[in-house]
Amino acid sequence: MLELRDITAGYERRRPVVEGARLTLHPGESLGLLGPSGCGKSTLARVAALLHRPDRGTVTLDGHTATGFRHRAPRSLRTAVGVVFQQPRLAADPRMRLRDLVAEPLRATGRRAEAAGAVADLAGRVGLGADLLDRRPHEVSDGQLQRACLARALVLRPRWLVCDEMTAMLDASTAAALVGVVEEYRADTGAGLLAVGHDPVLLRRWCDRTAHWKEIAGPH
Ligand SMILES: Nc1ncnc2c1ncn2[C@@H]1O[C@H](COP(=O)(O)OP(=O)(O)OP(=O)(O)O)[C@@H](O)[C@H]1O
Repeated sequence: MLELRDITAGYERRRPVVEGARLTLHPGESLGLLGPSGCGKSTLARVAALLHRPDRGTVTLDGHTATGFRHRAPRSLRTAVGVVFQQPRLAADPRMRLRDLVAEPLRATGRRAEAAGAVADLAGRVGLGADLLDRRPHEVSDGQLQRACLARALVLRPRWLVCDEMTAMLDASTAAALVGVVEEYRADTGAGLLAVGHDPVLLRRWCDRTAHWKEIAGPH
């Protein structure tokens, strides 16, 4: 289970952007979280991925409550969640070739030896040709870079995926391809998904259920 309980979070102590948010995902379940721009969806997604420390509340992953966030999160919890953000250029080191970008979580967890095989497999899944893997972010399109970022999110085979507006910057066919890759991965592994966005048509088609921000956060 992925459980967020009474999460209050923000960037200044007295001005939280998320107040009292709570949601529960069962193993393998997918939830589409809808809400207007600026309501706090990305902030909550980052809390769920253990990338932002909440001011109050708890995040529990498969029975383990997070005691630290960002670099203080235990590795076993951090690696249980794969994250894809809206803007791949902000999420990718501009100096890295795409093959190194995809393999980076393996290197960071001491599994460098698996990199070549894993990158080749994932490149095939996300539709990145070998020539693209040798390029750096400024030499590829947003859609190609997002494919690499999705491959990076999958490389440690996480039990949970957080996709924060993953397809917002992409054309319809690339968006459909990336959703297809996520769904194939989930079918293979049973991973659960939190997909954040503001397109109800996409999220209703993609996810088992959708929730609106008003249902999970704010005054109850
Ligand atoms: N790093 C930051 N520092 C200060 N304020 C921030 C920061 N990131 C976001 N905010 C503010 O927090 C609020 C919620 O932002 P957030 O990105 O979580 O919303 P969102 O629902 O994901 O929006 P969108 O759909 O436009 O991406 C906004 O008012 C935003 O300006």
